[in-house]
Amino acid sequence: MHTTDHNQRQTPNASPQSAVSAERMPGIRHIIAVGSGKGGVGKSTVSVNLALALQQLGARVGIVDADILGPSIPGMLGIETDKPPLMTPDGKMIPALRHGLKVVSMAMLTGDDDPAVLRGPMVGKYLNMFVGGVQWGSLDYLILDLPPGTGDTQLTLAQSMPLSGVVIVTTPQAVSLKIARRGLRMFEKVQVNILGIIENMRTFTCPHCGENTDIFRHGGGEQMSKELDVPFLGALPLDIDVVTSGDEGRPIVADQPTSVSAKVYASIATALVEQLHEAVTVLKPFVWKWDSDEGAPGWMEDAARPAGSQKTPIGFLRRDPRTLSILWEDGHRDDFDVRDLRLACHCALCIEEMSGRKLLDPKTIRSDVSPRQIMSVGNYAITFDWSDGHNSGIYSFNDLRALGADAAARSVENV
Ligand SMILES: Nc1ncnc2c1ncn2[C@@H]1O[C@H](COP(=O)(O)OP(=O)(O)OP(=O)(O)O)[C@@H](O)[C@H]1O
Repeated sequence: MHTTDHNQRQTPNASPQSAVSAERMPGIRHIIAVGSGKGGVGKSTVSVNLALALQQLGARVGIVDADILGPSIPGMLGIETDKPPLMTPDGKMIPALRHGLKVVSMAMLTGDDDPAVLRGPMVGKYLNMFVGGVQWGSLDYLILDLPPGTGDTQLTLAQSMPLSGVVIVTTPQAVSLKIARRGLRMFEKVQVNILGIIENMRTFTCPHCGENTDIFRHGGGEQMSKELDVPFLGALPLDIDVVTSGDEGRPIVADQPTSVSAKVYASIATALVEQLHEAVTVLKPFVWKWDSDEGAPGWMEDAARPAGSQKTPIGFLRRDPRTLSILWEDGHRDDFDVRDLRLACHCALCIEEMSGRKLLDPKTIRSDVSPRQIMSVGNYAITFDWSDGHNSGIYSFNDLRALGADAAARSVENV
């Protein structure tokens, strides 16, 4: 067995250990993940063709083949993988350029036939490197083609990158829908915006007699989008030309721009662009030193709107040394006393997991306890490094909003 923890080929200087930070990807407007639950439903095909359809709308687009263990994007785009990627003098990987798309894939480091054998945590680290350690330049959209499943890679992404959202690909088959639904819930749990569902391989039209057959049944994706109240982006036909053009490195959107498939991709791309135009503002990842205010995440008052989300923060502010203010997208502001936040820690050391019994004795927490650092956790939480050495609590945005509401209710009761 070989492991690619240390690749035979040249690896970018950017350490795979380093997490993606806002400063390291300043030119990327939207990162969109394309996921599925089940393998083989056409996720990579959709990633490539969606990227091309976005490009045809005038966008600058890149793709990360985040299917680190089974990279297939270079093959679909006709990118040679027998040469190592070029590097910038400061050690960043230069993406391959094909059909106008910038592309990075594990296959460019290991070769197509050289399987990457990586343990879960390493997969996450390589993924971070593929986003943060690449010279992307300015991009409107960076598409991440995820591996199938709802495991480590998906969570790593959700937790370490400011995703604008995820597109879920499914076939109309019951088994694929069931797994896609599970994947979708996982993303919802970690507060990743679900941009919508694409049903792939819906109807096959016989090229000889013109008869339509729903080989994998019909409409399940649309049904699921209604049940879960997420947008339905479109249904792609089961199209033999998708297979041949994909196998030959000429994706259908580039090769047959007037085909039914290409037209559906164009309408999906348009729907996504419109949706992202109005998308909730995503704060960039941050590591914020409390005392010096260095790395403060920002306060985007202009992004507040009455119909905005109650659970999406658009600002964090050190109002004074004892007060952390959070501004929510719906315009509401919560001011938290930092000691109250320390006392509200829900980690296993502070709350007994099974019974919910409080283990933390407030008397043991000094009145001057304060954060040393506050760090973002994906798009769904923050974590604190406290002056008393405690640092294991994760405060989800849901919990923080509820905490603010509780505090407000208590102060009304006390009046
Ligand atoms: N709409 C379609 N019509 C016909 N064939 C399709 C369609 N979409 C994808 N395919 C074919 O299905 C196969 C699997 O597609 P693809 O590799 O994109 O799936 P995937 O979900 O990314 O797979 P994996 O789980 O291995 O990452 C490919 O041969 C591809 O050409």
